[in-house]
Amino acid sequence: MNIDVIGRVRPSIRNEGPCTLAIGSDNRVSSRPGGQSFVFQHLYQQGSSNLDVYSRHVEPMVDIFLAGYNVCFMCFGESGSGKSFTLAGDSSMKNGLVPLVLASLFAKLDPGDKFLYSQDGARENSKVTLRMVEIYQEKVRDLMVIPTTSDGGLQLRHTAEGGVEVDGAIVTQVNKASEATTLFREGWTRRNEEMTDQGLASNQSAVVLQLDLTYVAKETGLPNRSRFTLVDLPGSEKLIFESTHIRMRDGPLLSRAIVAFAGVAKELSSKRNANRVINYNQSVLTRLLQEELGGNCRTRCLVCMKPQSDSDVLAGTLRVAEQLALVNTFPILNDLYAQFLLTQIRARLLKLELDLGSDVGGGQGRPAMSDVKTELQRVQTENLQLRDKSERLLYRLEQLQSKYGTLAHSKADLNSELLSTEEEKLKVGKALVELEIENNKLKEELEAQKFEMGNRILELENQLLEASMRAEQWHADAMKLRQTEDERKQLADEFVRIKEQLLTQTRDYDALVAKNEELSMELLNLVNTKNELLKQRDNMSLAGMRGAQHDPQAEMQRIKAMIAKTPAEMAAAAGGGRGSSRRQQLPAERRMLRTGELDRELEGLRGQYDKDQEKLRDRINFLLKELQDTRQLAKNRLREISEVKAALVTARSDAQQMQLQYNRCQHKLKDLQEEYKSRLGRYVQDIAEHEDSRGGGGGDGGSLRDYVTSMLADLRRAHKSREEQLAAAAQEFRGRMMDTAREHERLLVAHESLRQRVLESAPDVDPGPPIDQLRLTDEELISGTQSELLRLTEELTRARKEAANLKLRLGARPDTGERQRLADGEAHDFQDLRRQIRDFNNSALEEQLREARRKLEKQQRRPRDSQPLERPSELRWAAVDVAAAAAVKIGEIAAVRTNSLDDANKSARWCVLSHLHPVHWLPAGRPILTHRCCRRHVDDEQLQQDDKRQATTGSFHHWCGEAKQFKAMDTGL
Ligand SMILES: Nc1ncnc2c1ncn2[C@@H]1O[C@H](COP(=O)(O)OP(=O)(O)OP(=O)(O)O)[C@@H](O)[C@H]1O
Repeated sequence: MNIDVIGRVRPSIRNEGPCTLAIGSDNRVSSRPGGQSFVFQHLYQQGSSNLDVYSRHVEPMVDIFLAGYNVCFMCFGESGSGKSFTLAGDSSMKNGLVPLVLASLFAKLDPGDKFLYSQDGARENSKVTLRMVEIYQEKVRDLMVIPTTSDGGLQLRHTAEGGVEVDGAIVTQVNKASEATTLFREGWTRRNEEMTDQGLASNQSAVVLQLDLTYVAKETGLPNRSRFTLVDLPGSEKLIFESTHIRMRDGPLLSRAIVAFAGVAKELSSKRNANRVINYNQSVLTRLLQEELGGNCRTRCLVCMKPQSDSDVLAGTLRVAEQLALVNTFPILNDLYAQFLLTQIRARLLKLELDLGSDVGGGQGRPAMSDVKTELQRVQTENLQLRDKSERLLYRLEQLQSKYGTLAHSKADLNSELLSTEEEKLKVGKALVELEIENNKLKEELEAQKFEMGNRILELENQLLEASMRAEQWHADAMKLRQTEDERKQLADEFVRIKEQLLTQTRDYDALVAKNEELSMELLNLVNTKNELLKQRDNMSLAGMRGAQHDPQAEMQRIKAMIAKTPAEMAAAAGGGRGSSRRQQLPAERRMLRTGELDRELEGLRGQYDKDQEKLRDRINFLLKELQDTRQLAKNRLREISEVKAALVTARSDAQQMQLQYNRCQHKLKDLQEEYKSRLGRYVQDIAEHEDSRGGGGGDGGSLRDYVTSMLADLRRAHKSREEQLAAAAQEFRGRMMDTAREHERLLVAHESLRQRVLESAPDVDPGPPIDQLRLTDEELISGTQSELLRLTEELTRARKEAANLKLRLGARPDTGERQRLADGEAHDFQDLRRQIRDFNNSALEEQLREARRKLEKQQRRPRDSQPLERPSELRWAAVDVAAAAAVKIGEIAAVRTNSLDDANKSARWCVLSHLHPVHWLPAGRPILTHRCCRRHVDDEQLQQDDKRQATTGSFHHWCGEAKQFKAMDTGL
């Protein structure tokens, strides 16, 4: 019966991203297109739970176990793929398979859940025992006891009854599922969780849980015994390395269990007959699990996989899974007969071993054999340790040899390092000058900003002045208006007085007219009477009656008196005694005429009065309206003035802050420059001294090399910190500039609205310059980029000059090529730097090839059969780091300076391409260097602008992909 191999892909955790495994519809998982693949019997996808696995593939095993067969469930896969989660669940106590097995086992043994071992009908006297051990570095530790420091580990014992057992491991009888689960959890927490040089110890340890069930089968009345083994295997990631490589790196013990497991699986898969002979003694784990792997056991293996796995690691895991699926096991019912049979066979085997031992021991019998066996074991362990020691020594020897070789070439190395130091110096000098120029530019910008702000402040002060003048003008207007108001009031009073006078006159006039009419009537009567009297007199004179002459005379006298009296009364009625004596004597006709004239005059006066009244009213309305508008305008002006004042205060404080910031930058830069200069001088002096002492007294090349390396590291650190500081300062300054620009824009808007209002309310007042004149012109904006280019060119020239000066100061003369290079200018800068680093890499590559050749020759001379080792020298690491640092620096400078995504992409690409050579000749894992460079780059981008992140990360992946393709094409190099 073959081992069942099922797969499980765990869900993504902690921003791992989606599952990238190539999974076919037939449950085939491939490590890469055309690479190692395997078709699982069943594949649990990401959404599956422990309960799903349990119900489908583990619960049936509990039934088989209860039926009297040995069963085994093992979890296999790389570290972090979910083996522990599957078996034990997680901290949130989501149940793992072990607690589920225990619960189900006891539930099936005791379906009524009444008391222990009530029988389920098929069994009697059931008894469950539990044993749990951990195997780490070939030591077996009992997880049922608290570990002690003096724990020497348990030994395996081969007995005829039980086969291979852990000698001395505590076997605990468990009566309830909860009790068993608690024991399991306690044991699980006792696993070795130490952090070692090779990662967590638990990654390389195996946990074996053995549940033994004994009972009497009711049907036969015979005792039965079965075992359920649950195994958490060590991480499979080590399987991508050669075993010699693992031995070299981890020592002989750490990864032995998983390597032996894979070895036994391979052996078993190729020898499928029952009479096979398998070497289980490769490790403690395979010895302990020999029944489970190739004997009397029904075994199922769950292969756990991460959703995103390294293709090589996955290929290693799938290869073992494929081999396991071909392994045959031979489970039989462990009834009494089978147990007898097995015991007999084991006993025979043991006897054979003993016989063999006694032959070897010269016929000294059993006690001698056990001694020999113990001795053999001891010698084997000693041998193992000695082998380990000798391998380590050999490795150390090789290291030393390579170091000696390196020392022999130390001069060349030192030269190249000095060259790189020179380059570094150049770059640092260049960066320094760049920073200085940037700082100058910032200073200029700040000055310009200050100047602009000063202008703006002046302008605003002018505006304020104008506004206050206008306010004064409005104040004078208001005064005038107040005067006009007073005049209007006086006029209104006058008008009232005239009106009253007019009314009085009108009344007098009316009375006069009435009196006049009355007098006219009386006059008319008198005239009529006179006419009659005259007629009578005429008649009487005609008649000649003398006595009658007296009466008409009297009558005449009376009339005359009346007429004389009438003008006096009229004068009195006119009141004022104004009438002259001449007027008193006016005849009635004339007075009537005068009355008509008066009427007309009065009419005219009335018309005039109405017109005046109308005009006055209009004027008053107009003045009132004007007053209201002026008041409103004054209010608005006051508010705007206070706004402008506030803006001015803010702008001033901004300018002050910028000045402060600028001063701080200046100081920082000065300090850093000083520090750098003094450090550089000190280093160069030290190197010269060391060189002198070496030339004179035969100094130690290695220590000089270390010294130079540490110096370089020091320089790099100092430079990096300086860059970071300045980048932060520049960032802050840029932010401040942006704020000021925003403020400027806001003031412009305020200015424009003020201007519009002034234009609307007082067209004759100067509203200040239009907004367009205050904005930055297009030329100014374009000249930003051009001046940046110009500035970069200047920076480069200055950096070169500075470097040449430095060289001169240090005793080296700039060669003609250098001078030529100085003259070449900006266009050759990047090309030049690239060439230098490429040369540097090439020379390092040549060095590597030379070293490899040397090693090969050495190993050909050596009788050992071990493979030649491919270990890059420390110097090369340093060289790569220098090249990487240079590439990153240039990329960062380009990105920070131009703040352009294109440039960032270009430099990311350059980082990758310029590191292709180092990537080639570095062992697996080292390409992280390139990743790190790009990653840093991407991080910088993130700092600058968040929404660029995605694009830059895309570019990062793109170029890394390109680098990989390049690498694949070039593997024959
Ligand atoms: N099916 C799952 N559902 C949710 N989380 C899971 C699942 N499988 C594993 N994990 C989580 O993945 C992480 C790694 O799992 P786990 O520790 O079980 O891996 P491992 O293979 O046992 O690793 P190691 O060998 O280092 O112990 C843990 O945080 C675990 O909670």
